[in-house]
Amino acid sequence: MDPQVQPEVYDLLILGSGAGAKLLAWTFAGQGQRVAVVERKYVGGACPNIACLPSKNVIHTAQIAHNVRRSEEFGVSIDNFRINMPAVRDRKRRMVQGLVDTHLALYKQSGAELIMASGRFVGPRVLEATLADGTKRLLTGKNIVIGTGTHAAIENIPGMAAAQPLTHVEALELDVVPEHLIILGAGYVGLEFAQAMRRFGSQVTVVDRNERVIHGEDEDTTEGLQSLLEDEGIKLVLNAKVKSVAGVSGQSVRVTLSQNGVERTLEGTHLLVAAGRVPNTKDIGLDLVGVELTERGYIKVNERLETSAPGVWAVGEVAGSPQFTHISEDDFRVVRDNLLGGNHVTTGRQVPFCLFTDPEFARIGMTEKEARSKGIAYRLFKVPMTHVLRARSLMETRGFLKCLVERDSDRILGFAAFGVGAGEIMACVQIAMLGRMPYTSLREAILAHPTIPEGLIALFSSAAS
Ligand SMILES: Cc1cc2nc3c(=O)[nH]c(=O)nc-3n(C[C@H](O)[C@H](O)[C@H](O)COP(=O)(O)OP(=O)(O)OC[C@H]3O[C@@H](n4cnc5c(N)ncnc54)[C@H](O)[C@@H]3O)c2cc1C
Ligand SMILES: NC(=O)c1ccc[n+]([C@@H]2O[C@H](COP(=O)([O-])OP(=O)(O)OC[C@H]3O[C@@H](n4cnc5c(N)ncnc54)[C@H](O)[C@@H]3O)[C@@H](O)[C@H]2O)c1
Repeated sequence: MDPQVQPEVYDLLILGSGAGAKLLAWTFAGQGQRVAVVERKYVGGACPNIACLPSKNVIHTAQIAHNVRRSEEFGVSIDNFRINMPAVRDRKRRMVQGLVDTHLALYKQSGAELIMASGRFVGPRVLEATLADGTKRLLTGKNIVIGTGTHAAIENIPGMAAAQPLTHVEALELDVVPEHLIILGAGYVGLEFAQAMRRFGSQVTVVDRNERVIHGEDEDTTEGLQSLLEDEGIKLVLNAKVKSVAGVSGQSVRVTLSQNGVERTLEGTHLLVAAGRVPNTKDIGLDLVGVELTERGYIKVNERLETSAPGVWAVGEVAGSPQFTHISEDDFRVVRDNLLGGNHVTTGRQVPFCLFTDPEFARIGMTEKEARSKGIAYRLFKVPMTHVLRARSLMETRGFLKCLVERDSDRILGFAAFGVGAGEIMACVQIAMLGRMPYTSLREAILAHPTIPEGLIALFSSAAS
């Protein structure tokens, strides 16, 4: 660092422009503070560019393809159709561009400065931003927020790096339907892509080291998801340890694994790695700022999202927060309130989520597994989706609704839905939980007929076990 060059001073300096970070920028700049955000590539972070929103765009198109394939079932005759992947990709790109434009307008409107540059700390509280043309700027902030996110983990398996596997970033840019896509990881990314790509016409094989897909969930959920995927012709290779990879993704790949002690080789044309995330904390000079990391390389924060360096905060996935956009957005509220002198903590907050398979799986609060492991006594309400008249009217009756209610009170402990509209119906229960309403108030509510949330009346009128 050249001692002659004085860093430009901001009230708030932010590294990374993800969900929580950009909300902080717009909020404080809107209040007249001098704010800068340093972002190396994606205006608005991962969600609008390479993660949630583009993946849901492509998943929706795949659902249309699925419905076209099922057209006879609806009494609609379509003789021939083909998938035009460049057009699928263009539609997604148009959506992304629209979102980027909205973000740029919000930067302009709020007065926050967006610096498109790669950032790294070069001294205590001093950030060096390297622009695309090589120009460097030194910046400092009275408060600093780090929101650099994560990237896809690519394990050091022999042949893996040489195979140049796709991650979600490249998979969202495909202009061909892979003939046979092998997916490593049966978590959120793996399952959403597996179904979408199958619906575009790929053969799909999903490999996971666990015995079940999204293995943290209750067995009825994982069983339901597994049969959904298998019914659509997706092959699941579970309890598998990948030994080596050969070939190049996009041409041909061979994945050698051992499953239940037996070695086997899968052959495909493309390989997608969806095996978890790695925090973006390497080589950005965090040691120079005094920001400590956890054993897994995430930024160590307290429940106020303060790092070990005074005046330096962290938000989103890099801070080890649950890996969802709405949680990164809640991290914004926590840091905003604390910067304004409050005491807002992350402890005990709700973490709802929705897996965007079709049908969806959504959950808020406790699973049965968790209640049992904590020795919490509960009553279980559970009905198949056939009890939901809206689902009957659509003839989309796969799945179930279930709710855990505290045994000695009417308090809702957790709710899970696997079925059409699962994400929307979960939000209804979540709001009841926020308002500390007993489950009986949902049972007795007048809910419009026939809507998916009306199914809550059927759920809570059923006999609990
Ligand atoms: C395929 C996929 C689908 C998903 N779908 C959903 C979903 O449906 N719903 C949901 O809630 N969540 C979903 N997620 C998770 C969600 O995308 C993330 O939780 C969310 O984007 C996290 O945001 P963040 O604030 O941690 O940072 P990010 O959005 O990751 O932003 C970090 C930013 O920092 C930048 N950056 C990093 N290092 C530097 C540096 N040195 N200099 C400058 N800039 C830097 C990066 O370029 C990036 O733009 C999905 C994730 C994936 C991968
Ligand atoms: N709808 C949503 O909200 C949504 C969608 C996509 C992603 N996300 C978020 O992004 C995060 C990351 O998603 P992800 O799918 O990459 O991770 P994940 O943690 O959900 O799943 C990774 C899976 O890969 C498996 N795996 C890891 N290494 C392996 C190996 N060597 N061999 C075989 N299996 C292996 C793991 O056992 C796990 O099942 C999720 O946890 C989620 O929070 C959310």
